[in-house]
Amino acid sequence: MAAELESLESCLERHIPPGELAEVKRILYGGEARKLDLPTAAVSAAQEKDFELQGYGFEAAPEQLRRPRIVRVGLIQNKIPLPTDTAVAVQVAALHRRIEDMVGVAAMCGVNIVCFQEAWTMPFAFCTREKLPWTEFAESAEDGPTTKFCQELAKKYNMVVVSPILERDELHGGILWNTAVVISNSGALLGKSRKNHIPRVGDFNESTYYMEGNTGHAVFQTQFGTIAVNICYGRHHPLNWLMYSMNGAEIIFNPSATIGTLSEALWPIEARNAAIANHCFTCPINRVGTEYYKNAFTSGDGGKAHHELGHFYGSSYVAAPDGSRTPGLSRTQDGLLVAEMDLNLCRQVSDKWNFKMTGRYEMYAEKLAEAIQPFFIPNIIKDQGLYQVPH
Ligand SMILES: NC(=O)NCCC(=O)O
Repeated sequence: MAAELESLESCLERHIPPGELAEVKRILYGGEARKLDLPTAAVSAAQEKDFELQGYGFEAAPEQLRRPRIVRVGLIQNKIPLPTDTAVAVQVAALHRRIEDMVGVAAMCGVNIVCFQEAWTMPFAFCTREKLPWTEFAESAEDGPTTKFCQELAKKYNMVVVSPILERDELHGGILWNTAVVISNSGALLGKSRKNHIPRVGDFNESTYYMEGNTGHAVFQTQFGTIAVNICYGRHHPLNWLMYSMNGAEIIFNPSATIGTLSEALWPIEARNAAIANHCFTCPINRVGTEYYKNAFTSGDGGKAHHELGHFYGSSYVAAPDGSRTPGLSRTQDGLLVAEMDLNLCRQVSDKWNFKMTGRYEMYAEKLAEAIQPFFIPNIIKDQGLYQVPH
């Protein structure tokens, strides 16, 4: 098999003539995000622990009545460190250790809010359709070992932690959810946000494990800004982004697990478009690597049984409301992306483009209410003439 491309950016840097590179980047990424000067100790620690570290800053104009609201977010993407048939508790412990190292470096870089990838405490095993041992990775969002672990990190580093896990809800018959737990920088549990849209595509057999979330579009007002979590497949649903924004989200995280053959062409577009359309920052995060399962599984398409879902291509990035974005992290390596942003940019861009003001939401609310009725009649104006057979 051909080696995976390291990243689109490294390829551009190698092949675009230096005189044209800045213009190519401006067209592809918008105004170039400023490179952050990260502490040498953090750069060495990332090197020693074998993960990529990148930092970028987005600017906003100074205002007379509001002080800048500067926040640093950290996006972490990672491979599973152990084979998928290792004992469940051992895999979880290894992931905790890996993330602890990476969050330590995020703290050195002054990160205020950190978010991990979707279902970060486990292999993304929903492709297998087997229940055991995968359901054993599920934990209580309120007091499971992973939430306790994240609470310690949050307290130690004065950092808001967004921890997407497979949740077991003991209060409601032990059912499972795909949930992001949000922990305040004080270490207190702020709340949770469940995945609203469940994929039914390719080998993403997640509906076998959990249902569509019932927490709506909660946003969390933290000391560092108002945040929301739109988990993975919710990325394809513009109304999902819109509703987090309607509730006031300034930063929307999108912890994901997705593979190259399915979604890589969509990846740079969807979250970035959501940042533009909703006047907010968006932070898509994807896991990295290829995960191997001992038992082969089929895709229900007549093809051969296989042991892998596909290559998770990383490429986590941050998009700003003005349409600019950071370069992506690697397609193959663990990484931490630090992005500094002035949240004042959200209102500044809103005042410029006025998408909220011109959105005509009352018209769409009325029309959508009609369109979901069983006997809805689509508004089609038909040409009554005979169908012309094209020559
Ligand atoms: N985890 C998940 O929802 N993946 C679905 C594939 C995609 O949305 O790209």
